[in-house]
Amino acid sequence: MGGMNNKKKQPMPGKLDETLVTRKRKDYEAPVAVEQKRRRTDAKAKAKAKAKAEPVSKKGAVTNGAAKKSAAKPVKAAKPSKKAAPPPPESDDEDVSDEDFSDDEMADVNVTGLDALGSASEDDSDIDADDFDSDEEDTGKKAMWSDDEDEDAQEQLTAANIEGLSRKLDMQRAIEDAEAAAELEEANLQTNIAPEDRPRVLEDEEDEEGRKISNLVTQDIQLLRTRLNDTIRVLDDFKNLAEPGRSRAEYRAQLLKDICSYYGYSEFLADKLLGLFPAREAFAFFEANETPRPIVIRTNTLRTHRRELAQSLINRGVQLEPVGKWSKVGLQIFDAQVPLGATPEYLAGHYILQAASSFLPVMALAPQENERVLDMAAAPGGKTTHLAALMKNTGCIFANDASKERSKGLIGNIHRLGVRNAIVCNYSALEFPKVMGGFDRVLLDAPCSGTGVIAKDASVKTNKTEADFMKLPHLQKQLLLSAIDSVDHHSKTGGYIVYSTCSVTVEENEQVVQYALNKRPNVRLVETGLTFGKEGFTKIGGKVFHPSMKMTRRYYPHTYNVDGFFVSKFKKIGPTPPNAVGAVRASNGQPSSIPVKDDEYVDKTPIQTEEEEEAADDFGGFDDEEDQAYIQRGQARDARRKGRDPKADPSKATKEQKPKEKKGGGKEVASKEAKTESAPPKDEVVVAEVKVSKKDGKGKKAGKTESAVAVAKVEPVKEPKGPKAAASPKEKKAAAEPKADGKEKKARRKSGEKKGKA
Ligand SMILES: C[S@@+](CC[C@H](N)C(=O)[O-])C[C@H]1O[C@@H](n2cnc3c(N)ncnc32)[C@H](O)[C@@H]1O
Repeated sequence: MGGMNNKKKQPMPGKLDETLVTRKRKDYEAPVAVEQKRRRTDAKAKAKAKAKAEPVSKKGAVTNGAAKKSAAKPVKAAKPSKKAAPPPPESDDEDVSDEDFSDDEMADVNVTGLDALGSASEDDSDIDADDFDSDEEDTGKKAMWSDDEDEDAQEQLTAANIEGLSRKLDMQRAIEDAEAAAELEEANLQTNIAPEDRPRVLEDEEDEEGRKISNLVTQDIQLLRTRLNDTIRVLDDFKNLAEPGRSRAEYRAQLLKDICSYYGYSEFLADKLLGLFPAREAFAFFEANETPRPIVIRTNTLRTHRRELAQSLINRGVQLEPVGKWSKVGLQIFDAQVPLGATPEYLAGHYILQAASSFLPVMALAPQENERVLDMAAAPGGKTTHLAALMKNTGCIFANDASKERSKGLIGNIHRLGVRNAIVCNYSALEFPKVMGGFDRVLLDAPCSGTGVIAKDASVKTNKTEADFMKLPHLQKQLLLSAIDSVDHHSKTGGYIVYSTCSVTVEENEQVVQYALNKRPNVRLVETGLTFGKEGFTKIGGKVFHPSMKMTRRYYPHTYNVDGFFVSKFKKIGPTPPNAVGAVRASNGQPSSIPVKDDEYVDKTPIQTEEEEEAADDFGGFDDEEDQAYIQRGQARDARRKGRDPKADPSKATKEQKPKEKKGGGKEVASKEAKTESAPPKDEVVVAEVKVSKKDGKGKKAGKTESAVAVAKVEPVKEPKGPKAAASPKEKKAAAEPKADGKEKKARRKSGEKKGKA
């Protein structure tokens, strides 16, 4: 995963830096030269050429791709004005730990299929220092060290780095200047566009020899890129730049087509990703996916301190700096003379190569000492070992993974990093909490499609199908329910669940979270405590999510120069209702056979007025005459079932029949639900879901899904539910009495409730 350091220091990039367009990114395999493939505009190419012309002194042989790259490649220039992100709310214990990924693990991490389900989180194997964005002056760097790292040490470290950093910064500045000049020139050319000069991007342009540009991707990629830029310009200023009679949709379609050609995505995935952003930002996202993220290591505070580690690595010729104020344990590497996966410090477990974004779920979970924590999908262990470090090797971590093979890497990391409070297990996490429950905290770093780590695994561009985006979210939803059910809501110190993925799709993130909110009324979203990150979507592409979805966090390569990531945090506030959807599975250890609806979002029910609410409260929508017909039909059915003549006089029905004939029952419950659901969303995440479920159930034979939700919903208003409701004395009486107006009914119902309580 990418380097985090840029995260902080590098807020959202304004303009695309085409010098960073690189195609590739390798899995970490010790030092291997990084293949670089870039597309640039002429202007940027010039800038790059200029940068290359700058003397770059290198100390000795570059032993890894990163180093090689960094020496040869321009890097984003430092921007002194950029400020470091504030420190994380909780401190990553610096004195203690580090997690690491072995080379093998690094390779594994890129697996993003349903089987491998790897989140590339931890395997930032790219040792490409060249992407390092040093946004700070030397003074800024000093500020990156945490307060508890003493100043002398900071100075020494900074001095040791200073030569390399200065050289790098000089080079970056030169590149930036050249780029700025080129951009200015380009911008000048683009101003004052006469109507006849509006970009004509909707027809395939032809090259000098009359060949269509779209057929010339490999021959003239620059023309394609120009069209991409033009299309985005038009979409940015549609009114002034669009050709007359052309629709926005046409331009969008053109953009999609060109993105597929230029970056090599399947149309399906490009469309999905394009839908996440405005056109220009989408372009930045696709561009960023062509560039490796910076290399980051996490200090294992179980074995050393960051300052000591930094000094040791600097002595070995590694150029580094703290990843940012938000972490006390991260170091960004921007040049290395040694293979980072084979240094004595690495082998001694003083650090782990870990993408910066992989720190985030663990920081959000914030495990406390002596707690019981479950890491549901733990291999290869980047986050497990981080958890152990934060817990100072106290308490107990159950590190589970369904893959035996990947669990080997997990075990290796646990040993190398000196973790002594972890137990490794090899179950499908769907089997929790049957295997074990009652945890203080649960981390679900879920298997995902890996759309956040395309820079690391370009195969994601083409190997994900529509089926993947159905199967994966389904698995993620079930895993999340298991995670929730495995937590002890009575936990004195915890009661939290963190759900994260290294994917940016809505299907794998907000929709999964919303599903859990809907199916588990006993959880709510809480703040992650992370100091940066974009808010999760509450609305996108016609889907609407609960307002609390804002508390989830999204990370993108183009905004923070980290791998794409999603982090959400739940607090469990009560026990899971016994008949909640999925609870069946939880109790017998098997996946539920109950069909699970994916309608976890979109609450378009209009908010009711007070009158409407009152009417609903009074069951004002019921028609006694109509109900009578239903009652009679029910009586007839019942009589038939019991072998009686359905046409016989209903008044002769037996006593047992009467409760069944009553109208209240499920309908009443449904009505109550309707009221609750249509109420304006309060704090309760639960509300939206219940509504959806109920509607789907149409008040009829509520499947387990519906009844589960209904229970949760009805309980707070102390309403009886299901058949029991129909049999309540209050309801029997109400059914037997002549039609009363709403207020009377309400009064009766209230008094009935009181009696019931008494
Ligand atoms: C994103 S990776 C986890 C990375 C890990 N959290 C870390 O930080 O090193 C997802 C993991 O989920 C595992 N997995 C997939 N399906 C699973 C299941 N049903 N139960 C448990 N683990 C599963 C995969 O084997 C994979 O190791």
